[in-house]
Parts: sequence; structure tokens; C-alpha cells
Amino acid sequence: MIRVSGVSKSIHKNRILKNVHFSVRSGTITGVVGRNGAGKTTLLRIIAGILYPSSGEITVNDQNVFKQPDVKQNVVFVPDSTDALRTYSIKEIVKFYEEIYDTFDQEYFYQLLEKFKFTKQGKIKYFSKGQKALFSLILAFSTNAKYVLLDEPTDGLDVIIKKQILQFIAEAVSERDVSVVISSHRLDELEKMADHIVVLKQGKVDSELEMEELKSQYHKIQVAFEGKLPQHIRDRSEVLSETGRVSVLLISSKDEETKKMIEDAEPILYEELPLSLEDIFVAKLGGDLYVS
Ligand SMILES: Nc1ncnc2c1ncn2[C@@H]1O[C@H](COP(=O)(O)OP(=O)(O)OP(=O)(O)O)[C@@H](O)[C@H]1O
Repeated sequence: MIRVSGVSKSIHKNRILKNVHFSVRSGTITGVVGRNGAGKTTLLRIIAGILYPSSGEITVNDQNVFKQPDVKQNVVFVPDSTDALRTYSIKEIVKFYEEIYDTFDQEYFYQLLEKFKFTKQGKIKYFSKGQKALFSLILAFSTNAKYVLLDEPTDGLDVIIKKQILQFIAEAVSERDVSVVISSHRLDELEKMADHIVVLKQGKVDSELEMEELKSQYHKIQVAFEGKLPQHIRDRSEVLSETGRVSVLLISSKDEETKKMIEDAEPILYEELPLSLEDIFVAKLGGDLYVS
């Protein structure tokens, strides 16, 4: 488990992170969501032990990242750009990674390069943006580090490569006993895969969401009545949208009374819809979709 305990960071008197607490459980995907400048990259770099916090502590499997640097073998950080690697060839990078990570799995690495149709020669700078992003992930998961920290892994990529990357991450997590932390400003990308979401707002944890728990807490239903949406039902539910007579409502799963009211009002349409993270945000945060 990674524990982030009371982490604050100031750079040039600018308070970037303020008393951040959360944990990353083994075998899970944690999404760190926040607007540009919320402090996501800074937080990930601190967790990886690249940047010192001004105060607070990071432990990986109960070992302090800054006091026992060996634990960094268990953590790999993937920045949102591959610029640092651009002038190197694949061979050189593999050599470099093998020196840093005792557990680097060369066989798995080359298998993945083949799977994704990479050439084995050439420098990273000749890869397309999507290839660079995928290559960074392949490299990170090949280290066999137990914790992979990904900074905006799909930023600026087209939908096809985005899908490929998200699928790769989900498969790697289910097959290889790793935990992943993904930072993003896109809720919709994380909701399908994250188990746990940490919402960062101006350097602070604004809220934490457990996806399974939350999804079971709400029902999203589409209803239509002969006339308007009855006021007593409107008052007791969150109206997500209204198009003509069709309303989409969010109600608490436990709220049997409202469900009964809807039934008694004899809707001409009643359909349960899949719940999205965005719906949950509307319910939890009163419609403030500040991360999109
Ligand atoms: N080395 C630095 N010196 C000064 N300010 C910095 C430094 N690094 C980050 N900051 C500031 O800290 C704040 C948070 O930056 P950070 O890159 O962590 O945010 P982010 O959530 O990752 O943003 P984005 O989504 O745009 O990448 C920003 O206001 C940024 O200007």
C-alpha cells in the first residue's frame, strides 16, 4: 500500500499541495482527478520520490520513500512526456532500465513491442505521439514495479490510441499484481477503470470516491409522465436532465419512498440507465463539474 500522509509542497512561496492524505491499495487503480494546475504532477512526483515534500510523508509498503530509497524499486513514474528519452534507442533504454530496476522483464518488454508492432530499432524521437505514450507504458510495466504512477497517460491522443492505452493498463493491472495511480483531468476516462478516485482541487483533496460503493448508492432512471414531472418527485430527486416530458433522475438506492412515489404516479416510461461518474459528481458536488 502507498500512504500519502499530510503532504504539503510549496515552491517559491506558492503553496502547491496542502495537507494531502490518501492511500493506494494493492491491486487497484486510483484516479487523481483535477483541473490543470491542481497539483497532480507535483503529487505524483512526490509519491515517486523524485521531489521532496515540504512536509508530510510517503510510505510504500510501510517504508518511507525518502528514508529508505530502496523502496523506489517498487515505484515507477511515467511523465506525460517522453522528452527525456527522445535521443536514445530502445536498446539503450532497456539497458538503462535494467540498471535501475533489478526486476526489469526484458522478455515481457519485447513481447509487448511485438504485440503493438513497434520496430526494435530506432530512436524514440521518431515515434508518433501515440507510440511514445504506449512505449512509456510498456517500459513502466516491464519494470515489474508494484506501483505504476501515470501522469496524464492519454493526454492529446486520438480516441483509438486512447482506448488501446486504457485497455493495456486495465489488462496489465488484472494480470500482473500491480497498482496504478493515474492522473487525469478527464473523469469519463477514469470512471470505467478506477476503483478509487481522489479529486484534487487547488492542491487539496476535495473528495474521495469509491466507485463500487458509489455506484450502488444511486439509481439513475429515465421517466416520463402524462403531464409534467410531478413536483413531489422533483423535490426528492436530483434531476439530471429534462427533454420534453422525459426526465433523467438520480435517486438514492435506499430511497424506497421516492421509488414508490414514482410508481404511484404511473409513469408512461420507466427505465433504469447506467450510472456515470459525472452523474455521481452532480449528486455529490451539486453539479460542479469542475474537472472536465
Ligand atoms: N518547479 C515549479 N516551480 C514553480 N511552480 C511550480 C513548479 N512546478 C509546479 N508549479 C506550480 O504548481 C501548480 C501545480 O502544478 P502541477 O503541474 O502539479 O499541476 P497539474 O495538476 O499536474 O496540472 P496539469 O494538469 O496542467 O499538468 C501550478 O500552479 C504550477 O505552476
